[in-house]
Amino acid sequence: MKPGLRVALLGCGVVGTEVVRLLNEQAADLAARVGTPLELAGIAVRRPERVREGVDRSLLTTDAQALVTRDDVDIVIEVIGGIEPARTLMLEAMKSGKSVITANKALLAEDGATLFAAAREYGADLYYEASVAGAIPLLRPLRESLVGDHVNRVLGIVNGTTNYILDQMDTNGAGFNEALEEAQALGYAEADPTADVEGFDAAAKAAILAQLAFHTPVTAANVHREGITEVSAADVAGAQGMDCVVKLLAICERVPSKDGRNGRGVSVRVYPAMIPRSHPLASVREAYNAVFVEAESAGSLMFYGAGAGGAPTASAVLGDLVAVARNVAGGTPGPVEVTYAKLPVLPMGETVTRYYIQLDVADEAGVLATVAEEFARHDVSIQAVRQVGMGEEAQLVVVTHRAPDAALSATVEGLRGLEIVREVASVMRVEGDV
Ligand SMILES: NC(=O)C1=CN([C@@H]2O[C@H](COP(=O)(O)OP(=O)(O)OC[C@H]3O[C@@H](n4cnc5c(N)ncnc54)[C@H](OP(=O)(O)O)[C@@H]3O)[C@@H](O)[C@H]2O)C=CC1
Ligand SMILES: N[C@@H](CC=O)C(=O)O
Repeated sequence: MKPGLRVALLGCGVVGTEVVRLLNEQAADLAARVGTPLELAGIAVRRPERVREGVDRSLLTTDAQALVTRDDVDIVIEVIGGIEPARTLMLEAMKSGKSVITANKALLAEDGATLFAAAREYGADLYYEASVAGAIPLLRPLRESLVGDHVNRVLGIVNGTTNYILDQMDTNGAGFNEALEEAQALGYAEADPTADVEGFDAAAKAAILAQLAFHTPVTAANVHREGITEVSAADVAGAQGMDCVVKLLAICERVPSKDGRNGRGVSVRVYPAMIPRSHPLASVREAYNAVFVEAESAGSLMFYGAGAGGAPTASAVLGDLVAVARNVAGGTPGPVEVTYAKLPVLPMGETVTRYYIQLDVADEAGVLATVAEEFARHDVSIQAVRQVGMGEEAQLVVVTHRAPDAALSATVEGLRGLEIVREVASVMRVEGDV
């Protein structure tokens, strides 16, 4: 067997601790799979005094900068998270000839271009399977298995924390804050859970998926983002009344045009939406993730599994580690992302969606006609309408056909201005056959 490869670990929290455990427990198997042993050279943390089960304290350091440039380090794993110092450390590592593995979707979605450029310049590997959908092998299939196909759509649940919260609200009637605390205790949430509940984490993952699927540059800033903090118990009950469930969806799609297969551009968005209970994504419970990929020749593919948590994420990190270690041992760096297609990312207003709208209305003759007129004024066609309750309790529930999002949101604004509408009680986008 060849002399071993030395690995520096940046961060030893929820994910990092599990990476250490797997490296120790599976040392013999990993050595056999790579063809050379993998050895931990050092672990950078902020607070070395913290108790970390199964971690050799003598490996801990607070000098991450020195660790990534050490001559005896071959590969760097970054699981600190956030933009800085993670970006500087990864760039330094690649500059000094190390290949890098990261789970950092926030950084990849904000400034992946700088990292990929450095990987190209210094001939380093940059792998990041763990950054999207935890344990689920999703990025490698997109990058390698489907690279000969033409992907038109990627749609799914890519944030475990918000799926856990929405699932608890739907099945147990749990409160938002209570469910979020549970998700945090289970190690699913980001260090700042705002990233989860406001949709930033899912938006970063959507940007990474869109970039790989469509070979076009997409950053987090291009993604239309809505989180779940506004999803109320009434919204969840409204969905239940429609035999639906609310999920935070990430949707990346080519927007068709009459000429050219690439379409007019791409639409990349994250928002809570109602989906019918019969939809396969409706049965994705707790912190699980699931993603559909629709490709021209392959058809529809579904990827499902644990989307968050230390061990599932560490599994994806270790998969990358074996791939990178094989490349390092063999002297051949793997492919670095190329975004040759410069497709525009279209504004949300041009994206075609459907709305569910629940209105508290005056229970009197002519209400339905006035409401319908407002939809017609914006060229939005109604698929179904029904009245729930009577008198003071009267509500109209409207589900639209597909229309540009700008027309749908203008309709909602128009409805808010109608005298016979006491309140627009709930507005949610709809995906699937409702
Ligand atoms: N948790 C999950 O389910 C998943 C997480 N990820 C991603 O993995 C990464 C890590 O997440 P997670 O393990 O949950 O995060 P944690 O907050 O649990 O761990 C972060 C680690 O980084 C260390 N750290 C923070 N700042 C510095 C610094 N300046 N220098 C050195 N070390 C530092 C911390 O040290 P100390 O312990 O001393 O505070 C800690 O060990 C993030 O990018 C996250 O988005 C991806 C998929 C799933
Ligand atoms: N906070 C993230 C962790 C994994 O990416 C999530 O909840 O999905």
